[in-house]
Amino acid sequence: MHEAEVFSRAREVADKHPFLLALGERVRSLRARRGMTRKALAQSAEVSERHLANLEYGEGNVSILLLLQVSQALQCSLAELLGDVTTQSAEWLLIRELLAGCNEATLRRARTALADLLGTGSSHGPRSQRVALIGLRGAGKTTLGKMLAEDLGYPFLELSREIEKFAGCSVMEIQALYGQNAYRRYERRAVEEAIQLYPEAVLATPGGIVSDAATFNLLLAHCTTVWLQADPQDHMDRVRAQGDLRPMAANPEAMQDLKNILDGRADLYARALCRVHTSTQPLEQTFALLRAQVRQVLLLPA
Ligand SMILES: Nc1ncnc2c1ncn2[C@@H]1O[C@H](COP(=O)(O)OP(=O)(O)OP(=O)(O)O)[C@@H](O)[C@H]1O
Ligand SMILES: O=C(O)C1=C[C@@H](O)[C@@H](O)[C@H](O)C1
Ligand SMILES: [Mg+2]
Repeated sequence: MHEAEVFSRAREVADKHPFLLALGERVRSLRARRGMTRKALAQSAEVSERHLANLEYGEGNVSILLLLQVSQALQCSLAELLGDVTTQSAEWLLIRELLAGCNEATLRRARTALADLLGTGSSHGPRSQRVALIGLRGAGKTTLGKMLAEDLGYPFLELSREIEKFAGCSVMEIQALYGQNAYRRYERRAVEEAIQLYPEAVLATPGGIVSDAATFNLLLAHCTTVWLQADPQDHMDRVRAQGDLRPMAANPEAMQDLKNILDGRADLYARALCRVHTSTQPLEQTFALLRAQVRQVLLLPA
C-alpha cells in the first residue's frame, strides 16, 4: 500500500468514534461465532449488506432499530452488542442465561446465595443489630429512627449528616458543586463507615440511597432494613409541613413527579427485610408496629 494511502486509512479509523468501532467489532465477532457470512446475516436481519458493512466498520451512526434487528438475527441481546459488562465473558453470558426467565423470588434467592458465596452476604448467623430505615422523603425515617434508637438503646445516625461531615458542606451544595456522581460516592463512604464503626445502631438513610446498586447491596447485606412506606400525598404533605416548599416551587407537576419517583423505586425499597406502612395509623401506633417488628427480627424481648 502506498504511504499516503496507509496514512489516509489510519486517519479514517482515527476519525471514527471508538464506541462505533468497538460495536462493529462485536458484531463481526458474534457473526463469526455464529458462523454466518455477512450476506447471510444481512438477509436474516433484513438489512442491506451495505448497511451491515457500515455497522461492522464503525461507519455512520447506526439506528437503534437496525441494531435490534441485527441482535435478533444473531440471537443475542442488545446488551451483548452494546458491550454491557455482563456480556463480556463466557462466564457472564452463562450466568445471564441461568438467570434469564427466573421469577423474582428465585432471583432473590440467587442474589442472596451469590452474596454469601462472595462473602458479602448476611443470611448466615443472627440478624444484624444495625437497623437501616429506608423510604422516600417524609416517610418518617428521622422521626421513627430516633424513637427506635432510644427504645433499643442504640446510637442514632442520620446518614445525610455523616455525608455532610465528610464533604464539609450541605447535601444540596455537594450535589450542586460536585454533581450527583460525587454525592453517590460520599453516600457509599458514609454507609461503609457506619458499618465499620457501629455494630449496633439505627440509621436513617437518604431517600435516594436505593439508586446506587452497590451502596444498596451493602446496606442490605449489613443491616436489618425496614422500608417505611407512605401514601404519596403523605410524603408531600409531611415534607411541606417541615417547611420545605421546594417540591412545590413553581412546579404544578410536583405530585406526579413524586408518584413517578415512588413507582420507580418501589421495587428497590421492597427488597428491605421488613416494611411498615406509616399512612394507616398515627405516629405513636406506627412506632409500636415498627418496634414490634424490629424486636422480633432482632430476637429482642417485646
Ligand atoms: N404515622 C406516621 N409515621 C411517621 N411519621 C409521621 C406519621 N404521622 C405523621 N408523621 C410526621 O411525618 C413527618 C416525617 O418526617 P421525617 O423527617 O421523619 O421523614 P424522613 O423520612 O426522615 O424524611 P427525609 O427523607 O426528608 O429526611 C414527621 O414530622 C412526623 O411527625
Ligand atoms: O430521594 C432522593 O432522591 C433524595 C433524597 C435526599 O435524602 C438525598 O438523598 C438526595 O437529595 C436525594
Ligand atoms: Mg430525615
